Amino acid sequence: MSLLNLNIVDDNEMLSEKLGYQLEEIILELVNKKQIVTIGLSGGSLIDLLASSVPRLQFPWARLRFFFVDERFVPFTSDESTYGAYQTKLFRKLPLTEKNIIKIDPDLKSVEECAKDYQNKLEETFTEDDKSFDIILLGMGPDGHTASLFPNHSVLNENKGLVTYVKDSPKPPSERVTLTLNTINQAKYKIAVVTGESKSTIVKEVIQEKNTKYPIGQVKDLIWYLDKSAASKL
Ligand SMILES: O=C(O)[C@H](O)[C@@H](O)[C@H](O)[C@H](O)COP(=O)(O)O
Repeated sequence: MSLLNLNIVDDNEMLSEKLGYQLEEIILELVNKKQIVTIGLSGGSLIDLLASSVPRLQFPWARLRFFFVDERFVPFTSDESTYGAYQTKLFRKLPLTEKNIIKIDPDLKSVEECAKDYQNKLEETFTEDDKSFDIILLGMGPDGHTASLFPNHSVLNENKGLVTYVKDSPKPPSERVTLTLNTINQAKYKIAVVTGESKSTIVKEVIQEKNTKYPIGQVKDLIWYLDKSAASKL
């Protein structure tokens, strides 16, 4: 498999295409070894990038489980819901059923309960001895956050379970569930997709200077997919 840890492409169109092929390659290799392949999704610009290429690809859909690296604790009908955005832009174009998508229950009483329930659902995807996720797709915010792991926030040290929660996110909405840093680090393939000039300084600090003060810098063995602007300071 051709796996480079730094991939720089000209524009979003190219990024979407390359990322799609990379996913196809990883997934096809994984399905030779295991029955179910788990794919963690992040929000932000990644949604449109995946929506432009994934529907054209030949995945063994029934054997895939899509889940959310983090999710905002809001109703699915809200414009803020990451699941809602994936449903509108991507899932409805794919031959998926309910069982292919693992999502939070936004109707639960509190974000704590929601995180617990989500963790139970995720644990059910581990049908074999292997207790790690296969692919985790990450974005990066302009402050270096990834998933809902924010810089200088205690959530970064919450490593007890698969999932934890945030009640005071510096980026609204304030209540979110998120995979823990440990869970992300244990995944087999961690892919960060980052675009735009505004991210270029942190990209340089993390990739070249190995700066770990940003949450994204604490993810090990990242495979980077950058557009030219995000890579402009490398
Ligand atoms: O829940 C959120 O607030 C978003 O999902 C957020 O974490 C996003 O993934 C990053 O900020 C990168 O977003 P962009 O790629 O759109 O910059």
